[in-house]
Amino acid sequence: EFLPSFLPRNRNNLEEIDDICRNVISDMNTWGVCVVNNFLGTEKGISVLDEVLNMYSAGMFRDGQLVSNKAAASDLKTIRGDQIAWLDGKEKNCQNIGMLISKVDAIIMRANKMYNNGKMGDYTINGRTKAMVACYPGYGSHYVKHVDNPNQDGRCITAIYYLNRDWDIKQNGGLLRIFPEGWQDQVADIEPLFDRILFFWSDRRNPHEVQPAYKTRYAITLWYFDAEERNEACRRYQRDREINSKPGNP
Ligand SMILES: Cc1cc(NC(=O)CCC(=O)O)nc(C)c1Br
Ligand SMILES: [Fe+3]
Repeated sequence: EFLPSFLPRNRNNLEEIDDICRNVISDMNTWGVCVVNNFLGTEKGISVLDEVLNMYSAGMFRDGQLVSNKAAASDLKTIRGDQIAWLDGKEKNCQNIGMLISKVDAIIMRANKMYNNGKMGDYTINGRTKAMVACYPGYGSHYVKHVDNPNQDGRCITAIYYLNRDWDIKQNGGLLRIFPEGWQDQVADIEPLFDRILFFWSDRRNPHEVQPAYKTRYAITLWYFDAEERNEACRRYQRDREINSKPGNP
């Protein structure tokens, strides 16, 4: 069930997947970050963007975290940060988003197999979250510096697919800045360009922030689980629930 329902049939697609896998494996193991451009090709990329735009105009997004706009802190106006929608990609009118998800699954699963007989980094990937479709409304909304998985919740790889056509970083902002551990004071500045996909280790190795965006900014994020870390996180969660539900505990 986890593996994509349809793997690309013809050979050259598989070659393409193998080729992308080699890049992902080497970059992830060298830098902990990997960027692949032209991931789907323009036509398929646009079909995914159209589905996201339709979802947005259908009001399917919920407000994400509240961020205070430092510039406007005087009037304490808190502006919306990202607005998000969770999808498994099998919903109606989402088949192209589903195709994107299947392609990312194929790459991660294949990379998992190709590298070190079934381990990417030190991970055995056996599942993922739903896809989080995020929209930054673009009046200076940003995302504060954070780590996706600071406390071993099981997520090991973050995959972010960007949908923003004709994005001009100088005018539109919205730069993703990663501060990779071990890069000394070097940073990875990633422009949220159309049909670009980004992979990075989800843990403390990659604190990151989204700088204020001044044009609507869309991205689709998937988080992949490491089997062991995820099982342990679920056990810990279950234990905490039991402890907290015992009589005498408020
Ligand atoms: C809801 C949520 C969003 C994000 N998004 C980003 O870090 C932005 C990446 C980008 O759009 O370039 N991260 C976490 C840990 C949570 Br939770
Ligand atoms: Fe994040």
